[in-house]
Amino acid sequence: MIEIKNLSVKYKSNDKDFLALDRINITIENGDICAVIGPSGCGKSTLLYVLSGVIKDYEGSVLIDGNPINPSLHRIGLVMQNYGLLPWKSVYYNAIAGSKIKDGKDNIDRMYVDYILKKLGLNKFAHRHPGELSGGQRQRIAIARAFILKPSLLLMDEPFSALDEIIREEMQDLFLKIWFENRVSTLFITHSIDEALYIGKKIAILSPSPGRVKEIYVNPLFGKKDLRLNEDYYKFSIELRKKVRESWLR
Ligand SMILES: Nc1ncnc2c1ncn2[C@@H]1O[C@H](COP(=O)(O)OP(=O)(O)OP(=O)(O)O)[C@@H](O)[C@H]1O
Repeated sequence: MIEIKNLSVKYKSNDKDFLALDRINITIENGDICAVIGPSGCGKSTLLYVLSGVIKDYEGSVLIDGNPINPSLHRIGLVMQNYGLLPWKSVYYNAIAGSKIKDGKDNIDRMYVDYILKKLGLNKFAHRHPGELSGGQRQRIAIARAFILKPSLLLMDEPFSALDEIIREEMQDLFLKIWFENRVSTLFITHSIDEALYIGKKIAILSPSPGRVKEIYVNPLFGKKDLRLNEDYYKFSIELRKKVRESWLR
């Protein structure tokens, strides 16, 4: 279980403290997926920096199964907006990079690597370099790398935002397919209400800066098949839009 308890983060700016996050409380049960949605500047990236260990100076606590989060001990998978790939390395190397650092070259589960690459349709490109692939294919490498790490926490920062609509929908479906096989505890940031509703089991709605949790919306549609063809998806999308609008205006 991931527990974010009373998390506050301040930045120092011109010798003054700037409160970026204010007493954030979010719990992610094992095998849950939580979307975080909030207006620009509300502190979403700051939250991700704390969870990934970049920011260490904060108030409150962040626990993984009861222990303070520690990126050198815990396995944390990251899928960033720009994918964070090594352009001079092959697709295969990029996909195993996280696991190689964590476990050492000889301890990589090669069968699992092959399985994930195949599942994501990357096996035929394994020897190419990222620059020789499309945006959607690069995105798949970043997702492959995160799953191959077998993380206890998966963090994603607007993972599908750089893709055009049809590829984005394909990627969201592919991601969910693999996610349901692994059910890794996941927190992801999105600007898209529809994406939050499509992928998130819980949706944490943040206020404008300083970011506070306005509501944790439990998605009644999570895990339903063929959601985009389901009328309820549009009904709940309107409901969630209203909630988000209220939270952002207040
Ligand atoms: N290093 C810093 N020093 C001072 N203030 C900072 C620093 N980094 C971020 N901030 C401020 O903290 C607040 C939160 O920033 P953050 O990048 O976490 O927001 P965000 O919700 O991810 O924004 P966006 O959606 O636009 O990417 C913003 O007001 C930002 O200006």
